[in-house]
Amino acid sequence: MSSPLISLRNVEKSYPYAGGRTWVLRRIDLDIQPGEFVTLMGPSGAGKSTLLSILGMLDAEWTGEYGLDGQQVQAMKPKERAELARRTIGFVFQQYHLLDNLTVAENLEVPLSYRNLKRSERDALVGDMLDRFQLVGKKDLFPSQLSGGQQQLVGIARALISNPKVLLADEPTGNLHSAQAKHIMEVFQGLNRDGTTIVQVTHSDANAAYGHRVIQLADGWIQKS
Ligand SMILES: Nc1ncnc2c1ncn2[C@@H]1O[C@H](COP(=O)(O)OP(=O)(O)OP(=O)(O)O)[C@@H](O)[C@H]1O
Repeated sequence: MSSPLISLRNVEKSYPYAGGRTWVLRRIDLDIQPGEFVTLMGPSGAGKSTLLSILGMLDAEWTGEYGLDGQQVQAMKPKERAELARRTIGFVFQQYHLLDNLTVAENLEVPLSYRNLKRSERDALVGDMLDRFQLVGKKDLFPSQLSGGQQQLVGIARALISNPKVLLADEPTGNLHSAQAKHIMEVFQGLNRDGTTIVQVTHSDANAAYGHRVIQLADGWIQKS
């Protein structure tokens, strides 16, 4: 078997509480292989979003070991982590997190601003994404002029424009109708078939069925199956 793309060992997170600590994640060990499509599930407050934020390096306040694409995240400085995240990870949010004052095309360009690309190269990458997600006709509209499903497609296109190895998605269909949700899950399935590793958080059994494996969290612990 190939070496895991993601490898967590004894990852823990806690907050100070009432003179002691309250634990959000306890002794998390998890390996995710390249090409997997993994679903994190569990009751509200179980720690799913926290775990996904740690994987996405949106949260740096934790202990333990996190290997990503052959690098040890806990040993890296903030700037190195940010660079690894930009190269390796795309993040999709439940609330889309698009910039309201930028058009669809401009939103897609945001992750490219960190790279030293020629204008023509940027335009080509944005154009590819608009094509791939059937957003060409919407490219000059602002997020408020799109449906929720279309906004999430822009969110996914933005997450993918830097060609990340891993797509992390936190309740990506949480704000969508079931038909839109099904479309987003079909997009994920296609991306995964084309080689993108996916980790999603969801409460939906229908969404989980698109993945290969479910990890159950409860009170910060991974439940052994
Ligand atoms: N700043 C904080 N201080 C103390 N506790 C916190 C803080 N932020 C989050 N928590 C706690 O961490 C726990 C895990 O939260 P998290 O958002 O990861 O859960 P979740 O499984 O994603 O839940 P949901 O399904 O409701 O989104 C919760 O019990 C929450 O109260």
